[in-house]
Amino acid sequence: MCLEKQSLIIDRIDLGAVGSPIGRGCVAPGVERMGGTTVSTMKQLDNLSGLEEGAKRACRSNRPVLVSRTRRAPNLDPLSFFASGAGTQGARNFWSDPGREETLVGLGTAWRTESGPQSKNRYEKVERDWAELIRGALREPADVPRGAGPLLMGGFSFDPIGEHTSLWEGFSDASFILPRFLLTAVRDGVWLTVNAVITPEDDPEEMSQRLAEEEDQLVDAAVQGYIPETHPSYDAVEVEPERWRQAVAQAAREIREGQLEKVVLARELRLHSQETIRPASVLKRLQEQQPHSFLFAVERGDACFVGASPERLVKKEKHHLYSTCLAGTYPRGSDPAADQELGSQLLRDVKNRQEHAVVVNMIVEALREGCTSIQVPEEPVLYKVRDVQHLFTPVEGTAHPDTTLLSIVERLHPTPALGGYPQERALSRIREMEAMDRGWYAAPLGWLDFRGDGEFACGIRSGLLRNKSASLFAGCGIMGDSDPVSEYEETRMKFQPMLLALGGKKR
Ligand SMILES: C=C(O[C@H]1C=CC=C(C(=O)O)[C@@H]1O)C(=O)O
Ligand SMILES: [Mg+2]
Repeated sequence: MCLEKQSLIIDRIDLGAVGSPIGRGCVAPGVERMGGTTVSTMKQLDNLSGLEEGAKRACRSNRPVLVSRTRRAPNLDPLSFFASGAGTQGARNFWSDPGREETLVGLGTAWRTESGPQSKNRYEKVERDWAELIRGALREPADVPRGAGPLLMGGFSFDPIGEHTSLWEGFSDASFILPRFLLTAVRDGVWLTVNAVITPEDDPEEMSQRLAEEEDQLVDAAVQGYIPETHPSYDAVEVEPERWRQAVAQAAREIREGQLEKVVLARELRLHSQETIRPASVLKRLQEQQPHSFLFAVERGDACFVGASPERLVKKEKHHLYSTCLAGTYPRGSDPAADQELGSQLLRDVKNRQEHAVVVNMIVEALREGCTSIQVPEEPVLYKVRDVQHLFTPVEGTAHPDTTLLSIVERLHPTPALGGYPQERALSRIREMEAMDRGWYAAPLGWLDFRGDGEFACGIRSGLLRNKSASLFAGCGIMGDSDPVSEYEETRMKFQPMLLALGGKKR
């Protein structure tokens, strides 16, 4: 037993802990000791020495230690890398922002944190678990671009209180993965991060060999650049469209009576295909067809939640916060003149302006609490995506030093663009009136890094793929003067991005 072990055991007894800390990875007596254990930057350049150092630290502290190493990987294309991970036990994550400034692809699981239904403190739990793992982590090099290095990818369900059905099996109310392999494509180039969490029981040599083999396989497959191209044909079923229109009429009545100001009602379209639907093939089409949207895929087991959302919830970069108010929708025109005319009508449309204003007021209020200053333009502008145009107001703020990204996500979610206003009243009406389980639809999903920076989008224009089935979701903001037929038409337009990306024909 090494000396380090003995002193640790005494600490553990003092703390009242139980269990044996001895494992295969523990260093023998006399092996070099690191003075303090707070060194956060690794000097060693190769995987093995990092893991060995991690194993020593794990033994000394008797807790898991994260070892993370990032290097350039110039030949790798994000989508091919995603496709190459099809066999990584259902744990792929894809993220790209509309400017394509940061594209992140996570494959496999080095570590994860989850929380179950009814969890009131799910944001705090993720942050606490992550802070605990990051404390004492070994990272190399010290300085990596934004979006590289150790970070979590995942998200939250829309409503931990609402009914949970088997449709969303595998997607808990908070689910974040520290990817085993993370590809980061930024302006500055492409980077590959390898993450491992080593415990006192692990053998660093064995682990290093396993990681190297897995990496070789993924990189070889990605370099071949194969992305599955599928063109399934689908049977499509709209889930209770008439009931949905009636719910819209009822909600509008309640709003006119003053019971609430706004509620977002969504509906589901179920597709069944004869072929397995491949997430990589859907993402490829979204990438081609939706250049102005966030692209995301969150795979959990045999299901994958995929979409092209135009709506940022919040981005944090050091102390800068960026959020967007996106609500109010019109179709695109068939030629530039018609498109411009529709855009000016949208900017003047009273119902849509009010629908938008409710969102701006709430987001500004929510950000104010965590910020020292806020900037918000007086008037919305248009945000055009392939199938629709929206009213758009960007909001920026300077965060208080103690404002964390997930505390802002918690304050904002759900904004009145996804839930309604007042928030609690709208949520309880959604639970009662919608004939579906929203799962992760319209919920925050994104990434959070070791510095506390990251970005979250709202999971709209999206669908849940599982083998040969897909459930697509679309909703719209109901106001007192909402017309059920026009709102229904609006949801039809909002299904378009996913329908097109699925690339199928209706049978
Ligand atoms: C809830 C959705 O869209 C929201 C975002 C932009 C515009 C919206 C609207 O005009 O109703 C919705 O609030 C959806 O696409 O499922
Ligand atoms: Mg609308």
